[in-house]
Amino acid sequence: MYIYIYILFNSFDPFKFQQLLAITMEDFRPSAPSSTKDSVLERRLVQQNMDSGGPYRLLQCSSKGDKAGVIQELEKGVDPNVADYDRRTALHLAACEGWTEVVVLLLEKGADVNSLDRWCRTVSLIYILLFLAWRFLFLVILIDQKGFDAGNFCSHCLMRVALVIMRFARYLKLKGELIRESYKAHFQHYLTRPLVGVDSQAPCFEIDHYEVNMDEATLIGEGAYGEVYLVKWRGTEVAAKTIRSSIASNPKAKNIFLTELALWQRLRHPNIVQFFGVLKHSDRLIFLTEYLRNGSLYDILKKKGRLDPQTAISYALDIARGMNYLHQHKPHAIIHRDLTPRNVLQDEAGRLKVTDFGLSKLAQEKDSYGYKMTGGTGSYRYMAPEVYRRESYGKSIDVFSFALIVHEMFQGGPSHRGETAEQVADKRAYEDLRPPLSSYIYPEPIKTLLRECWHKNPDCRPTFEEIILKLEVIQQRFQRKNAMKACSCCVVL
Ligand SMILES: Nc1ncnc2c1ncn2[C@@H]1O[C@H](COP(=O)(O)OP(=O)(O)OP(=O)(O)O)[C@@H](O)[C@H]1O
Repeated sequence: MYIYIYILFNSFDPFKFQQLLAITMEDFRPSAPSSTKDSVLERRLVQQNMDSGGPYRLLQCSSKGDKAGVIQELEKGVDPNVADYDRRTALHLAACEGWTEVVVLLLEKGADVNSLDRWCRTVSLIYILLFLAWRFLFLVILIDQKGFDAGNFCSHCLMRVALVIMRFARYLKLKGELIRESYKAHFQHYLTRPLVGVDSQAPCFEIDHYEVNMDEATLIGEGAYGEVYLVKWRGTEVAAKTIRSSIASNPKAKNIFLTELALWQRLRHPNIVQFFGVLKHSDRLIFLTEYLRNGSLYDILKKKGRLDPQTAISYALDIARGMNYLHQHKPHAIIHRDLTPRNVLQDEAGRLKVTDFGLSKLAQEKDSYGYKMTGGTGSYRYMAPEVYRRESYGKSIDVFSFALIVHEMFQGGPSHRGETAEQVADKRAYEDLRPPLSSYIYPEPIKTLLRECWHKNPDCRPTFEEIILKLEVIQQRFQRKNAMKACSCCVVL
């Protein structure tokens, strides 16, 4: 029966059916372990960032249905699975626009039907639905088959088959619209919407500009992306971060920025700086976050110098907890990429919070936009060797940066101050240079932890979950030791 229907289907549209079958079967295949998937995706993103010419052209041609252009790009050796910032591959874009010929071409050239975009969706979502509907009709036929004698069976069966074909034909006919309506509704929504304002899941994302009087704003600091001001919003002091016009005036850069902010606003954790919203109808790009009165960890270390071990461990735990939340974010881990003492702020209660994650995506677009990068302003000092070497990387790059921050807290500032940040990053990447660990300053378990965290092999670095457990044990030991010291003082007294 299956073969019979298969032949009928084939006579209807053999190529499409084969593609459908191939795609649906691919989707029912057990998925690869997420870590592998992550690393593949990350590798693609890195590749994409390294070469902004070819891959982008492939994506562009695919979305426009320019088959000749796609062939040209593929012949140049561009990876058919190259993904854009939202992890959409050429296949996603072509399918989304209903360019069947380009879809088929990409599949032939090895495009991965299982690749997930930023919203965790595959190209073939729609095909799965077709497959299920199709399976259901088979079931109807097989059940009916039992209730009929041999004479009736053939005609009844043929009738059912005809029905299936009719429905399938209708599905195929509607395929373009279906993909447009369902896939595009899911995916294109994120691409074409003006990010500020129309996301129903994010009602707080935009804030009316008249709610914040920028003329009365007090300048707090300045970073790579722009100035930071203290302002009042609904009676509360908040930080207003302004984005340089060189970035804000570039629609693509602005879009990347707003996409990152949209992600940030969904995050809630005691060790993550709270995002409030973007100022609507402002001629500049301004967003509001929680105001942290004590400034950055950089400011604290500059003022206080070396921290006592207990404070340093407690701060390290704060950062690790915030980072663990980001790394365990579902459906995709959030990699900070620019974890530095400047991006760790302290509230009035003394708790540290991580900020500005994801904004470093803009930094990776340096060549396309030509504005000043965080790397140039110091984050080379905290850069993992694999990032500096432009290799594929994963979450453990943040663990590397974390180790250097913890090292600074014990030491009171960065090591190798005589050298430029880039020189230090270069030596770390190619000569395995690491900061010195004097036994006078660093307790033994901290030394061990730091060595693990800045290990040259990213796979040997612990996760933040493991780091938290280790730090908690170290913290308890310190607390017990201090309590015993206090007790012996009492006895002496
Ligand atoms: N939410 C905030 N609350 C209080 N102060 C803040 C806040 N955000 C930033 N600041 C202050 O403003 C300064 C500039 O911040 P910004 O994030 O723009 O740049 P940065 O993180 O110092 O550098 P870069 O952007 O190059 O990483 C910070 O060093 C900090 O002192």
